[in-house]
Amino acid sequence: MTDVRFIKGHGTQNDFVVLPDADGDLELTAQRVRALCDRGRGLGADGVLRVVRTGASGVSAPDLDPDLWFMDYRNADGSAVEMCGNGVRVFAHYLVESGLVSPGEFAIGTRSGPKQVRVDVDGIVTVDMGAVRIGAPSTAVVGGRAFDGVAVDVGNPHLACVLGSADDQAEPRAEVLSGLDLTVPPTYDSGVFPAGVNVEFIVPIEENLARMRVHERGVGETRSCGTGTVAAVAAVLRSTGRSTGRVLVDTLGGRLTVTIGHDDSQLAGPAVLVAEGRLDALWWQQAGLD
Ligand SMILES: N[C@@H](CCC[C@H](N)C(=O)O)C(=O)O
Repeated sequence: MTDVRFIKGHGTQNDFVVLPDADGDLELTAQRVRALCDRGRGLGADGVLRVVRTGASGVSAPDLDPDLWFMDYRNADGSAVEMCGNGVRVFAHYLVESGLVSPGEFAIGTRSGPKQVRVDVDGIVTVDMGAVRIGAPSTAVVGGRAFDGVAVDVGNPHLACVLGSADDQAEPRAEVLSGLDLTVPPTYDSGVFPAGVNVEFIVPIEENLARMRVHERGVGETRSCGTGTVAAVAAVLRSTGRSTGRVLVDTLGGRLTVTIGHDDSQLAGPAVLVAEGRLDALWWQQAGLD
């Protein structure tokens, strides 16, 4: 019988099941990911973070140092995608907490390349998300209403929609934001985003403070999204003629700090480990059959 250990954690309430699997022995199928993330029949989470050595069998990351810890990230729908900003911060916290890595700065392998992280003693974890690439303008439609946005690549695809500027009093933008029905996926241009997209809606409150909601590809609305926060801040800065700067973002699950430079972007915020345990062997076996 397979003995599967898990840890549950979250970054500003974007929550994850962490599966330690140093040698890549776990058979982590899409069915099992869906079962784990299901809030009724499983543990419940927005995604799964498998902790595996980059050099372990089954990990395909030929450009990365085989000794790095690799974040094998899966969305709740079972899809394996490039990058997760809150996930990598929770992953880093777990590595330090479990003694696999010494506190301080270190690199983590991801499908979007190596990411440099720093774990501070107060539980704040900062990740260098690399360069942010702004793409073409595009539109998201929610409840029949169109929102102008811009494509942003943060290692994974985003459509970031800024709801008005900080001095625009014409419409109560915070109310528009809170009234959005994100139980239904926003409509987007699949020609621009052939692999799907994460869609952010962000309202500048003050020059360096904003409020955001997000609908994640492969998950649905989540209470926070790290890559989405970086993408949305890049869009806010662009909307005011800036390409660099620092903005605090209040997501539904808490506050993140994003600092965008010319060739890098830093995402900082709390990363919390909630519980650990073992999966029931029969449950794991049956989850693979669904
Ligand atoms: N929650 C994540 C993003 C996870 C991946 C995303 N759903 C995608 O499909 O690209 C974050 O914190 O960045």
